[in-house]
Amino acid sequence: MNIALLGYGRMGKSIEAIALTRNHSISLKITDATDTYDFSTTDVAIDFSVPTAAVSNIKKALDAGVPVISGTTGWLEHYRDILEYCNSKNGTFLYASNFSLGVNIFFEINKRLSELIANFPEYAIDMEEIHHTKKLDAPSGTAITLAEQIIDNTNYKKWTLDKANADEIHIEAKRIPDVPGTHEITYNSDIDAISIKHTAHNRQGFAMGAVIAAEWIKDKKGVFTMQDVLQINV
Ligand SMILES: NC(=O)c1ccc[n+]([C@@H]2O[C@H](COP(=O)([O-])OP(=O)(O)OC[C@H]3O[C@@H](n4cnc5c(N)ncnc54)[C@H](O)[C@@H]3O)[C@@H](O)[C@H]2O)c1
Ligand SMILES: O=C(O)C1=N[C@H](C(=O)O)CCC1
Repeated sequence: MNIALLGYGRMGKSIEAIALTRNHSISLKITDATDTYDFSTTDVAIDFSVPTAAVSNIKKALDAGVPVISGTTGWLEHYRDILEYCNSKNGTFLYASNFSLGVNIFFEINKRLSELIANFPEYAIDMEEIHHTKKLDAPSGTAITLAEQIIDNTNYKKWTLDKANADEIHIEAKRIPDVPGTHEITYNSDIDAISIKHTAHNRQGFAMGAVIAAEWIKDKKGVFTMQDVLQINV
């Protein structure tokens, strides 16, 4: 499979390394909006760029009839527009805030735990995410997905980075050099606390998940998620 890398930073380079070990080739590397987007030999595009470039990168791949995967975070206010754009082009698109197998299992645990806790309002929920200091967005896309799962299952109405009201989930976003990604959710009552935590040791899980998703999506049409790829359901 020939893969276009839309974004060739930390993640683009990790994806390239894994793709080569799985006998794929890299057809295109884009590092700037002024680069030439020639998709003529590309089977699948993988976008890990910057929040301001993701929408344009995704649309360029869809315009060229190339299935596209995006792991870029911080652009999700345009997610619905992209779904409509993809469908209008009869194209193929998959976004995940986190491609790692471990986090996708963690998402399922979070969903189930928030369903259980929904009946017990004595538990207050808060979250901490830690990432490297080069990260442009806060909170992380993964933290937003986790918060949205909790909001779907409980009386919490929104998440906030600020001091939270009773119906808001506080997300503490910490930036510490070289941390690949840590997420912890705590359900706290006066009597006890339940915490679940995922720690990425490196970027390999994100990169491997993106390559697996690219292999899976190559000949499909429509809009997909990592749940479709991994088929994990608790
Ligand atoms: N979904 C996941 O599993 C996951 C995992 C890790 C990182 N991320 C996200 O992926 C994104 C990239 O992370 P990173 O650590 O590789 O960042 P990075 O800063 O190392 O790399 C970003 C790259 O995008 C390039 N770029 C800038 N403008 C561009 C444009 N117009 N078109 C294409 N590329 C452009 C930059 O040159 C740079 O090479 C971030 O949004 C991050 O949050 C997601
Ligand atoms: O390094 C990053 O940036 C990461 N971004 C994703 C997010 O925002 O959730 C996934 C974890 C690493």
